[in-house]
Amino acid sequence: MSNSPAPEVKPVIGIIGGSGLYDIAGLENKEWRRVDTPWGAPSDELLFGTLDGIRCVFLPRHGRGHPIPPSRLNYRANIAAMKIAGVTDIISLSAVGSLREDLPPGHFVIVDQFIDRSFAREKSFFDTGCVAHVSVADPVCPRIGDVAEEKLKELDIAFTRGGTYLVMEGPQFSTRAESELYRSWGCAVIGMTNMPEAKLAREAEICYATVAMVTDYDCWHQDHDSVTVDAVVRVMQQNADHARSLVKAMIPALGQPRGLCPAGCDRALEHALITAPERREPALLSKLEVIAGRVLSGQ
Ligand SMILES: CSC[C@H]1O[C@H](OP(=O)(O)O)[C@H](O)[C@@H]1O
Ligand SMILES: Nc1ncnc2[nH]cnc12
Repeated sequence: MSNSPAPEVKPVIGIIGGSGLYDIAGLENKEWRRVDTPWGAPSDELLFGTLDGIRCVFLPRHGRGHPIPPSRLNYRANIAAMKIAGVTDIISLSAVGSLREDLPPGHFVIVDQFIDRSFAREKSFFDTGCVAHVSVADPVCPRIGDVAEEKLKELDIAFTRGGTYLVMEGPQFSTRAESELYRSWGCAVIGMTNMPEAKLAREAEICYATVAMVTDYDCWHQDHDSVTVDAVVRVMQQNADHARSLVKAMIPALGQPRGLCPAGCDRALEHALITAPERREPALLSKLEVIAGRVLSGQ
């Protein structure tokens, strides 16, 4: 066993804000800056700043003013931009519909699993010329979940730890038959954005966790003839205030210097590359440098 100390990580906290959350509170030295990536432009400029001396980077997932729908988000550019900005830990905030009676509008869920039913999106940084298969058996970082749990308790915000988020393609909401199907699968909440986001964060070796904020009962619910954007946005605005308080509380806890992630999110690529070095495509490798440079160099 080695006696050498664990390498020290000075966390940089990324926050991806979903519907209704286009800024965050309490940041100092704020500056919106454009970050280009080998996969194109992210949804918007990134908001750089500090909170209690901890570096933070915020990205509104759909862009400020919400011009981009779920299927057109450049998920790869969004995660690559976070990686280029030095982000080590992502708090993903999302509006979701509830698939369970005990998760009413206004309730928060610290998601621990996903079922990915999205189909019209680029899902990997890797491609022909450099293939990698990372594990997403446990798709979120429990360390970030622990901090979210602790702070939600302190803030007295109603929440549930654990629950499966069903990712649908959208932009239309579900049919009643789909909603009932997802309930029969045991899913807790439904949304349109967290995949491939979580998969790409794993490929980029960034710790990632989702705090889902219930805005509505999906259409399975007897009191709910149909989901409307108006109703969702109204609750989302109430949720956004809670989300801002939560983020402000989480950053000082998550931002303390630490060792490597005990769950291994930050080493996900270590045994993932399968393409023989002599069959790797130089053009793709140079794009991948920002994501996988840590494991590609030295091979
Ligand atoms: C306005 S409700 C539908 C919209 O909200 C969620 O997005 P996000 O995860 O970015 O908060 C949902 O997935 C849909 O994109
Ligand atoms: N009912 C719902 N279905 C899908 N995405 C949502 N986002 C918020 N509510 C939703």
